[in-house]
Amino acid sequence: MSVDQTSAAIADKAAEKSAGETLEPQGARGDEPSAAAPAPRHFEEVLLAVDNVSLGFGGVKALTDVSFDIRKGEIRAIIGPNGAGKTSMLNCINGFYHPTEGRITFRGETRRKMRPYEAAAGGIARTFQNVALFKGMSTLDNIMAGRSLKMKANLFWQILRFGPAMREEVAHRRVVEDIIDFLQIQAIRKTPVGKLPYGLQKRVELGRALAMEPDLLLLDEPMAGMNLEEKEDMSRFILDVNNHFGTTIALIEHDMGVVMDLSDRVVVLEYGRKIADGTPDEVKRDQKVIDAYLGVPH
Ligand SMILES: Nc1ncnc2c1ncn2[C@@H]1O[C@H](COP(=O)(O)OP(=O)(O)OP(=O)(O)O)[C@@H](O)[C@H]1O
Repeated sequence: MSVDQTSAAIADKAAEKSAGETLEPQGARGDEPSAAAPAPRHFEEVLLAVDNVSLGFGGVKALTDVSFDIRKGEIRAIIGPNGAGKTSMLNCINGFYHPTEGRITFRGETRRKMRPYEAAAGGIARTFQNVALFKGMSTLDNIMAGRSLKMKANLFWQILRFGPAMREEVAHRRVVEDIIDFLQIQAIRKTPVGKLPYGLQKRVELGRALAMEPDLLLLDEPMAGMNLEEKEDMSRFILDVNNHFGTTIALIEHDMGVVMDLSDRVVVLEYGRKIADGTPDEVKRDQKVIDAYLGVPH
């Protein structure tokens, strides 16, 4: 089977999960066709290191001895078939789960039991597989909620919306309005997010994560349930966030076209174990990856 055929097989298999829509690689990085794809980018500084991480739930081993790193400035994908342990890995990174064994080091600091709010305060933001927004609140208020960790005025002043809290809120609102402009969602700034189409809800969720001004942005299936146009928009915003803010991004995605097009490096999990790690080109040629997606036992 040729590389193109196997890539197509991988994409087909993965697309079963993502409503049957697969974005073909389109060179989104520079709006160039993939034939003229730009040279791979290289990153040196390790922002986050996962060392020999295992995670068990009773008898189920969600992760076994997984090690990889995420380097400052890159877009890193975590892929694998259903149940491979991708979301568990993201949950370990942002402190939602604590590894049974191994350790995670972020900006040189190793914490065995980091809590999600500590991860958030430390610069790790996250979006979820199923949009997690306040549906009755407007786009503006949802993104503003993402600033709460940055608020310094104490609760007393915040409730009174007076004095330091008032001045602070004005400054935070300016940041939020900039994010709204950046994501081109001015027209829906006052709309309750529950009334928005799914693709726009995902964009608002991205906005809320950006409001935290994260060093590391974790995106759990940012394109899930989107149509082709929405996927193209989201791809562009992910690249823009990475390019303009220099934000390091780790994403889980089932759409292989998107993964191969956006990512600098890809780590592949199967049954909770790492089976490959490299550039998109290296990974899609890896026989273990091809077998995993085709369901070949080994
Ligand atoms: N809270 C939990 N309790 C028990 N088992 C869990 C829990 N979370 C995950 N698992 C199990 O761990 C394994 C890995 O699940 P995980 O959701 O991390 O995989 P995934 O690669 O993200 O899958 P998908 O692509 O379907 O979202 C699965 O066998 C799953 O059933």
